Amino acid sequence: MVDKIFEKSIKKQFEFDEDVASVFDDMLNRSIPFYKQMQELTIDFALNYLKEADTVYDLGCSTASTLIELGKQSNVDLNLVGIDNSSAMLSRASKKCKAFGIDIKLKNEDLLDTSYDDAKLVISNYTLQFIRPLQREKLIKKIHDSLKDDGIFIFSEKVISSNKVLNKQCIDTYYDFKKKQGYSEFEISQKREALENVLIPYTDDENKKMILDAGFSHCEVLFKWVNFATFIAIK
Ligand SMILES: C[S@@+](CC[C@H](N)C(=O)[O-])C[C@H]1O[C@@H](n2cnc3c(N)ncnc32)[C@H](O)[C@@H]1O
Ligand SMILES: O=C(O)C(=O)C[C@]1(C(=O)O)C=C[C@@H](O)C=C1
Repeated sequence: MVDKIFEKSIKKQFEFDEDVASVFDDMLNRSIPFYKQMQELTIDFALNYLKEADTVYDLGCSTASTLIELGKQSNVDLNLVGIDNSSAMLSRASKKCKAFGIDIKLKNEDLLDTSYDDAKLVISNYTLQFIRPLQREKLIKKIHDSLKDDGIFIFSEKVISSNKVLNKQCIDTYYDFKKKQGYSEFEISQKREALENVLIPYTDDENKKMILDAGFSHCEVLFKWVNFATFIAIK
């Protein structure tokens, strides 16, 4: 279904509710530049590290599209676990897993409360940005501590620049991208307001510092388009 959520006047904060879930795949494809390519890279790099029976967690799995694709492309059997606290997202995820015949354990839990036992790889694309900064640092520490010694964490985030002028140019470029995707100025400004204080982006350096402070030995950017970046961290 086509995302028309912000065509009408909306006063509430952004939520992953039934309305958003019903258009979510279209929303992501039209709101995150190179979303498909970023997902392919996530899977390509994940496959570099995965062996038979490894456990993979996707934190904020939404409709499970990344884990389904990983399951389809893997030559080995994996233990795939998707975690999200939106029932609307998970009910779609469950239907898609059945339709594609991919076995994924879907858990309706808060990322801050759940455990990530036996993790070889953790993925979290465009989700950490929705976790409050203090909780975010704790979550990253938990991910680090749960990963096996040679574990990998791949995550993507909307990012900001610490240079004010460049930051404004990045935001303008992003809004031009959204206009080219068919969103009106009204839809763009309504969504911006709804996301205020809900989506809290860091700079690239802040993301890397958070990762290294949690104990990871290495972190770098795998892919970046203006204000959207994908990182890989090695335990
Ligand atoms: C932008 S979406 C993630 C997109 C998805 N990773 C993908 O690439 O298709 C963020 C997801 O995180 C989930 N989420 C946000 N905060 C959460 C929390 N505290 N616990 C569990 N899930 C959360 C939302 O319900 C939503 O489905
Ligand atoms: O539309 C925006 O402004 C975005 O920031 C895109 C974004 C994201 O980065 O997560 C915001 C909310 C939805 O989850 C989908 C995409």
